[in-house]
Amino acid sequence: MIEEKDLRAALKLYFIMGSPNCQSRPQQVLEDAINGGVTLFQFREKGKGALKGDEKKALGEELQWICKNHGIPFIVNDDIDLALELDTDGVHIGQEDEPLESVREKIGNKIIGVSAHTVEEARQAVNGGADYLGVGPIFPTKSKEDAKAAQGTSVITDMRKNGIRLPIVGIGGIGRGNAKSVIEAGADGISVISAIAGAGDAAIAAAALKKELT
Ligand SMILES: Cc1ncc(COP(=O)(O)OP(=O)(O)O)c(N)n1
Ligand SMILES: Cc1nc(C(=O)O)sc1CCOP(=O)(O)O
Ligand SMILES: [Mg+2]
Repeated sequence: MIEEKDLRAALKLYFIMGSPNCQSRPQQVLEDAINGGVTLFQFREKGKGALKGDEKKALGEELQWICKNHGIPFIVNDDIDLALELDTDGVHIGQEDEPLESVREKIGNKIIGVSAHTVEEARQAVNGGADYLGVGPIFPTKSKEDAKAAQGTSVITDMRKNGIRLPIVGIGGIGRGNAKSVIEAGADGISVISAIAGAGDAAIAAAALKKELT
């Protein structure tokens, strides 16, 4: 169980990746990103060339170990069984994934993040007991094959205006130059794949984003 204020702080610079996103060893990319200042990590092993089965589990275990060593919470994307096997800090699910109520029954008081694209989806996630919302895509992204159209930061402003108080992290096309606008719209943090995993040096990229957010 994580306190809401600690979760808001952890969402500040949320790094998401899996092996298909990395140009070098994912373990090294994660170490570097943490050294650069990321505050939360999601293992999202998805897309072309993604590992499956035992290989996916083994990489997840290694990345979880790195997070534990640095005191960074470890979230698994989509795969509730893996989250249970590894006893992770939480999971992230989208509108097309296993329903929130059933995930909550399975994982108890671990963190559950839910993707929300509209005020109505955000309300449903709040009522269903989500711990945070992933809202996007804010800007155009190349990192998710089935991403919806970019919505701009107004989707976050709208949620806040309509009384959504749950922690929110913006996602999609966020990087240097636009990160601050996501926070100014009312998000607690930003989540990124390519701005860190696709950078030549993940530590420098993470540190630059962190600086932009302060
Ligand atoms: C923080 C965060 N927000 C949104 C998503 C997207 O989840 P989803 O819509 O289920 O899509 P996939 O990531 O599963 O392709 C996320 N992963 N993290
Ligand atoms: C995983 C994911 N979910 C999205 C959503 O809109 O729900 S956009 C996205 C990809 C984010 O990658 P990048 O930071 O490289 O744009
Ligand atoms: Mg999903």
